[in-house]
Amino acid sequence: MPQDNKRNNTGRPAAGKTVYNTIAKSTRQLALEAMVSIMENGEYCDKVLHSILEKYPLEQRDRAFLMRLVEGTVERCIELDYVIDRYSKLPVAKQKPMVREILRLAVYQIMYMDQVPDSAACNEAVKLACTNHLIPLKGFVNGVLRNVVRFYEDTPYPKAKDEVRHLSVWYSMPEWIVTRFIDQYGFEKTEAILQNFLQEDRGISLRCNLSRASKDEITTSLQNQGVKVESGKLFPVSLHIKNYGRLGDLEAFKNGWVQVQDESSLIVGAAAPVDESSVVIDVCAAPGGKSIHLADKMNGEGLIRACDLTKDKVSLIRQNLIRTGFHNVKLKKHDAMEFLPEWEKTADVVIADLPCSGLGVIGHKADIKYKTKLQDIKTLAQQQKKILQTVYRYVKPGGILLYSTCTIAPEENEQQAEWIRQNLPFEPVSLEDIVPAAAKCETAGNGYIQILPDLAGGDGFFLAAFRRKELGDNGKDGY
Ligand SMILES: C[S@@+](CC[C@H](N)C(=O)[O-])C[C@H]1O[C@@H](n2cnc3c(N)ncnc32)[C@H](O)[C@@H]1O
Repeated sequence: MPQDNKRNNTGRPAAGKTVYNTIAKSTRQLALEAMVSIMENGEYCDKVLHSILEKYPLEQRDRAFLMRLVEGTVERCIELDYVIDRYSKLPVAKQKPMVREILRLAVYQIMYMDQVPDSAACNEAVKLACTNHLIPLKGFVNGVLRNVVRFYEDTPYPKAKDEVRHLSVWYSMPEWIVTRFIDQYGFEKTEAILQNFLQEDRGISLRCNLSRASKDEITTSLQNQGVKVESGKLFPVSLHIKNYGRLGDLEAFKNGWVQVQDESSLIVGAAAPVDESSVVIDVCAAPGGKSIHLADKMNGEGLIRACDLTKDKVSLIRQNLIRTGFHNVKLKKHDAMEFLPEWEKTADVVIADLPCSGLGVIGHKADIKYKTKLQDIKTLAQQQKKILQTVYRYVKPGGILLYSTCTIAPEENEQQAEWIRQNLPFEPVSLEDIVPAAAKCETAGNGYIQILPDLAGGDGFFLAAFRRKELGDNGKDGY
């Protein structure tokens, strides 16, 4: 836990060689537009950045600056607002949206980007105010930022005895989420989870398609392109990469040897008892991580039916299939809530990796913490039940249902597993044999596991595994 109540340099990234005070103003303008879209209009951070980068082919250095600035500002927004509020007469909540976003971006640069001189952060913010028709407010922007520069290192943070507020500001996490985590896991574990979400330079995880190339071949190819590669902590088939520039430029990616997939979620593929003759139905499959994991495990044989709700989502899976070259996956645009009679009792394995509140992936997608509301958890749990009530019928008697989410909310996880056990014709299947040593836990024997984000530095993930009971003598489900 932090030893004092003010932000000091310890949480900051190490100073690099590049000095960013010469970054073109347009890059900061793009950052401002991105922040307005994300924080004011509720758009998704990854989509906004993706579309900006498609539209403006920035040089590698500007691209890295833009990504770091926007993602960092979103990630630390609660703390930044707390600091701004201390040095502004007008609270953040009452500022004009554009001014608020200019200040957030500038304060992030002052507090977290050692490569940006404070004077550059202030001057560029004032210029942004001028170019965005806020000339009368340039004095206000300048005044707040000069105060922040002068005093922020002495800012008193909420005291540790006010646990929720303290962790909320220190780790920029909405109070309702902090409260839930403390109730579930206690103060220390909560702090470890929150710390993990704010890891600097976390890179990404790739899963090797071992039917396409060996792990050694893949590692060598990545290293030859200057990528920093580390083996996974839970599953050896996972690689963590950093310093990779643009993913699409990597030979291993272009060749289809790897798939972007967080390490914790590999547990679904590990738990699926498939072979080259299996039939799998993946009811919520986009962008295809788990389907392609199984396609690889099945050596491109057997049949995987992969569905998702919209054309765009199905096309994401298709793009990944074209790149990886698997022909054993059939795609379908389909709403998982609608029953398809022709699929009844046809699958050896049904994967129900369902839409969820996403509280486990905040480390990769920081905007989730602002978008998700407490009420959403209830609504999502209801939707998950509806989907489960439909798709369980696709599992053959004796076949496997894998229910998973990337959240850490008991209503969507443990309670949902218990609901399946009590209401559907399934019995839990022990996960003890497939849970990696680092993730061993008591619940694995009862067929479910909650992986927390601090375990291996990846996402939070939940899996529950069930076997469908054999039909009774009357041919009906033996509840
Ligand atoms: C957690 S993501 C799935 C990730 C995917 N299994 C993977 O490994 O790449 C949930 C997916 O469910 C889809 N979805 C949401 N509601 C759905 C529905 N009613 N029917 C089918 N898909 C749905 C979303 O579009 C989203 O792609």
